[in-house]
Amino acid sequence: RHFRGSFSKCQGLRFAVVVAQFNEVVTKLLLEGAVETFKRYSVREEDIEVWWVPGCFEIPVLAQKLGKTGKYDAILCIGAVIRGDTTHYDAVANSAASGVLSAGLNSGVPCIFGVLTCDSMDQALNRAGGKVGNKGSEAAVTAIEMATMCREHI
Ligand SMILES: O=c1[nH]c(NC[C@H](O)[C@H](O)[C@H](O)CO)c([N+](=O)[O-])c(=O)[nH]1
Repeated sequence: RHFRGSFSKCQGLRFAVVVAQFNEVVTKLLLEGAVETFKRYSVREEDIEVWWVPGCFEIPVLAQKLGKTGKYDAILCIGAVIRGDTTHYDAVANSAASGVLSAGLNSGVPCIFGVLTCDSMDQALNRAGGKVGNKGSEAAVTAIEMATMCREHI
């Protein structure tokens, strides 16, 4: 027997979006893409909660706390780590990735990694609704797939 997410049964699914303010020029575009995609799949406005954190490093702890409430079917984590002139790019990028993974495993709620890790602002903008697409929108699709599969089959 095979199970996979569906896109027609999103009514009533509840999503939290944890989004970083750091590089907000990029993260707000990712968020817009995600919310627009949720709505396209008929997720109700009141079933989408957006939580703003200072930076990517703060995403995992909130994602885990929200996951443990049992109120959400999936938690979409959105951020942008841009190498630019910062030295702790790797520390932030790696901690965000492992942190979001742990949040999902610890809470048992799918935590989707919608964090861009790019070398430049241009690269990031291209992936936030530019010519390469919108990573926020793609991550929202992943959130829907995971949420519907878990809701229907587990
Ligand atoms: O979300 C980001 N936070 C960043 N740093 C802040 C970090 O997420 C924490 O907010 C901060 O370290 C305080 O905990 C970034 N860089 O430093 O490059 C970055 O590119 N993106």
